[in-house]
Amino acid sequence: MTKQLKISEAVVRRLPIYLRYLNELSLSEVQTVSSQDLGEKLDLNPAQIRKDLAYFGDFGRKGVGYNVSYLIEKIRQILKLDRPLHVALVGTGNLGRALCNYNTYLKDNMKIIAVFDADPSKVGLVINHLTVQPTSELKRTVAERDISVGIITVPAAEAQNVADQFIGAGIRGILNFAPTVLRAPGHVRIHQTDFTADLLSLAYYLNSEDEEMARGTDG
Ligand SMILES: NC(=O)c1ccc[n+]([C@@H]2O[C@H](COP(=O)([O-])OP(=O)(O)OC[C@H]3O[C@@H](n4cnc5c(N)ncnc54)[C@H](O)[C@@H]3O)[C@@H](O)[C@H]2O)c1
Repeated sequence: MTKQLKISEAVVRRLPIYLRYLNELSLSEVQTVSSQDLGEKLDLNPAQIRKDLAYFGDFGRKGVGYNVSYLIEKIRQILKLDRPLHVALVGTGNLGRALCNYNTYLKDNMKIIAVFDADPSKVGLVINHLTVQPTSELKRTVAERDISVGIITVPAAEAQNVADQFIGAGIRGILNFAPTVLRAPGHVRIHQTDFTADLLSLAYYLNSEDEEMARGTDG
């Protein structure tokens, strides 16, 4: 029986970063990689990487490094990517269309497989092989196609309404792009991605650096 470990959120966020680079290595037929190489490429501390990976078992061999394909398989298991993860998206405006077009780059077992919009003029349009469905079909499609994750790309004022429809349909994870805080029952995990908030906090750091530079030249 495999042990179910509680993994910290910080580690869960780093594992996909390791995985993306390991997949690149695998495509270039690189067979082993050291924590040092991983650290340099990903700008992370090699000791941190060893600690993250050792947490799940003894993957690496001293002096040899990690076997790339074995590590990919392990991380995919840990992230539960070894089983299909079907995703639905609601809101096929500018952002929703861009995400659908990015779908081609996602792994086969983790793809947007259904898209919805409330605007009748968008229903029936095809975006990167996905036909836009009316939201009235959301509940049935989620059940029929075993969809477990929902992406929200509608205006903020409509986001809770869409989240409620997803939750009512049995979705367990939501990735929300609308700039609003969503309410959901405890069994539904919500991840918020906030482009403007990230930009604003970046601006703060730029300004702090400018001020430090100014102080440096003053003093
Ligand atoms: N997080 C980010 O990085 C980021 C970046 C840009 C935009 N956004 C946000 O993403 C959202 C979408 O932005 P956009 O520029 O694509 O908007 P948009 O107006 O181009 O598209 C919104 C789409 O949602 C549909 N829609 C509206 N209400 C709906 C409902 N109740 N059910 C189903 N579909 C509905 C509309 O018909 C439209 O197709 C906005 O909330 C915006 O603020 C987030």
